[in-house]
Amino acid sequence: FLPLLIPEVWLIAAPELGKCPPLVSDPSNAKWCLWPGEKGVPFFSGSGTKQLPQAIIIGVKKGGTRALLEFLRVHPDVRAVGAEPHFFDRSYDKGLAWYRDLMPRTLDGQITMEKTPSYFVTREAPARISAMSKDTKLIVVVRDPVTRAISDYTQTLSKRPDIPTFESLTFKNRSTGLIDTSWSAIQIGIYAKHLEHWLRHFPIGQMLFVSGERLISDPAGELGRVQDFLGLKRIITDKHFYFNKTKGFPCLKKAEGSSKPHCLGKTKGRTHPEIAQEVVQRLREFYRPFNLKFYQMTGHDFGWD
Ligand SMILES: Nc1ncnc2c1ncn2[C@@H]1O[C@H](COP(=O)(O)OS(=O)(=O)O)[C@@H](OP(=O)(O)O)[C@H]1O
Repeated sequence: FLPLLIPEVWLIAAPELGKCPPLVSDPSNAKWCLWPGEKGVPFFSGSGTKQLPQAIIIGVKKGGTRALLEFLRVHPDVRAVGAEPHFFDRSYDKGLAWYRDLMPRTLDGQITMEKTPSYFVTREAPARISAMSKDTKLIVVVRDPVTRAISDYTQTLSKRPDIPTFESLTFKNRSTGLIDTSWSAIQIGIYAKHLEHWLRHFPIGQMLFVSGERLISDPAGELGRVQDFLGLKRIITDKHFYFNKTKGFPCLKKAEGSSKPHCLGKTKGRTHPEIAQEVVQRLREFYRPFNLKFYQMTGHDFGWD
């Protein structure tokens, strides 16, 4: 008697509230709350099954990975985990069943996604992801490695204000201009080196490189490429974005499952410290050959040089 009664309550409550039936507790599932009377779709919002991701945003740290995931989630055929699972780098021993359980439920035709930017620089990640499925689509948001390094440093500085200056961490020897490539902020930006490891396990056509710069200057354009790559209908267009002058970044007119405008939080789009021009110049010289190699490998000039 009771299981029959509960949907009756929802039948009344859901359209009135204009949101999920109150007994459905998973807010990340909100867009799959289905209203009574809608045809061809199940009523119960917990329907669907958890799938391993078919597409992963694997990097790069500070590239714009959160913006890309938040924008993609607007698509009705994309379901994504909000937090970074860090499965292929930190929690691999927990097993694929544990990983799958983190995923949101999906209906037929929907794509499951996650983002963990550290995968791109994790040596074991390519083999591990390929072992899960060699068909996994991989997305890498790349950004000028010099600004990326400064952004990375800015993040660390915000957590530990007592760290040495950017300049002193950059150089092994300031007078010879020798760069400390063991510093992760520098290391991560040597994209060509990291990519080599991925290409041992995945064909280049299974990877999409998104420009972090264009994701800011033309989010709809980059989202168009991403939707094509994922085999999705181009639903996310320039109509979904507006430029927020206060934030200084594009924001969503309506966030997923909401009718309100949405910008990313305060930790995205931080003000960077001023770095001496000669330090920036030296770093540009350092990255140039790696960037050119990366352009060659991807067939795409990102315009950093
Ligand atoms: N729309 C929008 N709003 C705010 N910020 C945006 C946006 N698009 C890209 N970005 C850039 O994203 C940078 C942070 O990158 P990630 O999200 O990959 O960082 S993280 O690795 O997950 O910490 C972040 O870097 P910083 O500017 O250095 O904070 C932003 O420049």
